[in-house]
Amino acid sequence: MTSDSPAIQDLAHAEGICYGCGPAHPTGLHIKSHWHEDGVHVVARFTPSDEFVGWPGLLYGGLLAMLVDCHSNWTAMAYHYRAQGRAPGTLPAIHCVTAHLGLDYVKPTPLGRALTLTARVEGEVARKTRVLCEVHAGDVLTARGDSIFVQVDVDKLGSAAQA
Ligand SMILES: CCCCCCCCCCCC(=O)SCCNC(=O)CCNC(=O)[C@H](O)C(C)(C)COP(=O)(O)OP(=O)(O)OC[C@H]1O[C@@H](n2cnc3c(N)ncnc32)[C@H](O)[C@@H]1OP(=O)(O)O
Repeated sequence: MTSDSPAIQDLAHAEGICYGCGPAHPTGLHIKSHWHEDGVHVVARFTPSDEFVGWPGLLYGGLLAMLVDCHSNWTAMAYHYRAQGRAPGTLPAIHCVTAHLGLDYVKPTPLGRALTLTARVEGEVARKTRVLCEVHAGDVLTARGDSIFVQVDVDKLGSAAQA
C-alpha cells in the first residue's frame, strides 16, 4: 500500500467536509483511502477509539457502516478517475453518492485495534458502480460490504435537498 503518498481524499477533495472522509471536517473521522500496490484494491486503515463503543469492547455497527460507506465511495471514485486515465484532483472532478449500502456483520469488531478496509469495484465502473469491501481486524474478517454508488452532478445535490 502506498500510504506514504497522499490519500485519494486529499488529492481529490481536500476541502471536503463529509463527517466520515472530509479532510476539512474539524472533528470528523478523516478516513484515508489509498490504492494498493496490486492496482486492484483500495485500502484504508482506521483504529476506532473507545467513544465508538457498541457492546462493551466492541465497535458500534453504525460506525462500521460509516467506514465502509465512505471508503467504498472513494473506491468507486478512484476507479472512475483511473478509467478516464487521469489522477484524482484533475478536473473535471468526479463525484459519486451512495445509492445502496449493503453490509454483513460477520464477526464482532473490536475497539482499539487497527481495522483494514479493502475494497474493489466488481464488474464495470460506470455511472452505477458496485463496490465490494472487506473489513479485517488482524486476520479476522469482521464485516463485508456490497454497495452501489452513482455518479452525480454535485451542483444539483444541494438544490435537490431543498426541493
Ligand atoms: C462536493 C462533493 C464532495 C464529495 C465528497 C465525497 C463524500 C462521500 C460521502 C459518502 C457517501 C454518502 O454517504 S453519500 C450520501 C448518501 N446518499 C445520498 O444522499 C443519495 C440519495 N439518492 C440520490 O440522490 C439518488 O437516488 C441517486 C443519485 C443515487 C440516483 O438517482 P438518479 O440520479 O435519478 O439516478 P437513477 O436513474 O435513479 O439511478 C441510476 C442507476 O442507479 C441505480 N440505482 C439507483 N438507486 C439504487 C439503489 N438504491 N440500489 C441499487 N441501484 C440503484 C438505478 O437502477 C440506475 O441503474 P441503471 O438503470 O443505470 O442500471
